[in-house]
Amino acid sequence: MQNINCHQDIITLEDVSFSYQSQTVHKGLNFSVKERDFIGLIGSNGAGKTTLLRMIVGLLKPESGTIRLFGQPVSQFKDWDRIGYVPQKNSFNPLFPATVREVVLSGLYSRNKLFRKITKADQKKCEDALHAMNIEDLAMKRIGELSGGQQQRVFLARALINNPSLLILDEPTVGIDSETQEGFFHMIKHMHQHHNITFLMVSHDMEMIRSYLGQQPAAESGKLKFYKKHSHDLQNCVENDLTHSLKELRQQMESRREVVTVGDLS
Ligand SMILES: Nc1ncnc2c1ncn2[C@@H]1O[C@H](COP(=O)(O)OP(=O)(O)OP(=O)(O)O)[C@@H](O)[C@H]1O
Repeated sequence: MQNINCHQDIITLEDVSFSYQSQTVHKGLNFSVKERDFIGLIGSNGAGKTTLLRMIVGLLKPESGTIRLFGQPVSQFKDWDRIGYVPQKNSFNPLFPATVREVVLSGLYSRNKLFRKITKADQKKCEDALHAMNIEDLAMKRIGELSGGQQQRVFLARALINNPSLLILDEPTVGIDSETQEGFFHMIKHMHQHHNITFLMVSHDMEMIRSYLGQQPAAESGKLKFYKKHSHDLQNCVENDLTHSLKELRQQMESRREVVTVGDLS
């Protein structure tokens, strides 16, 4: 049964243009992302994908046109807790002083609450996010000491800690080994199918994009292609708590791995 309430506009791009100095990157871009869409954004190197995501999260200002988040112009938008953003892989200076736990917890301090006190409930959310991404054992390590793939998981845990309504991921699996990559896609597909989460993901993984979002893009603009799948299936999740569900999923995946291991031995 179709739920008309799930067609709220989450991201609206209206005639958006952007240039760096003299280089025009976007010109007259129009697109909208609806609630429970999964959008895969594809484009060659330099096509402007990261620039577009940075405009959507308010880090860059369009030269002209309007971007709305949940119906509000980005410049007036305040509800940043509803958005999880994982930027393209960052490499950290090994001496960067924050621990993994601190980085994950920092996902709770939105732009207006930089110095908020950490409550017990915050600690619990942090533990859940660490557990969901299978990085509890790294919690006390300095972020700069981790491998690229481990750092990606930390940033995903940081993005998940608020149970966001919109997850924006910029090539989230770069530097992650193929087994973890597969687990990651399995996890985000589950999140899309069973929770009320909207996704915008930049990826070069055409196989994953096509297998989940279909062979043809829903829209194209310049060098960008927008692949799309819309989900109505929330029926399986009694629990609304995302981290609860991720924990369950992880357990399922772990037990499947055990079965494979046992099978290999026999
Ligand atoms: N800070 C900047 N100053 C000047 N030019 C920039 C800046 N950031 C990006 N560009 C240029 O803008 C264009 C778009 O860059 P962007 O990073 O958005 O592309 P992308 O599609 O994300 O590429 P990739 O797939 O390589 O990550 C590129 O030609 C890039 O060189």
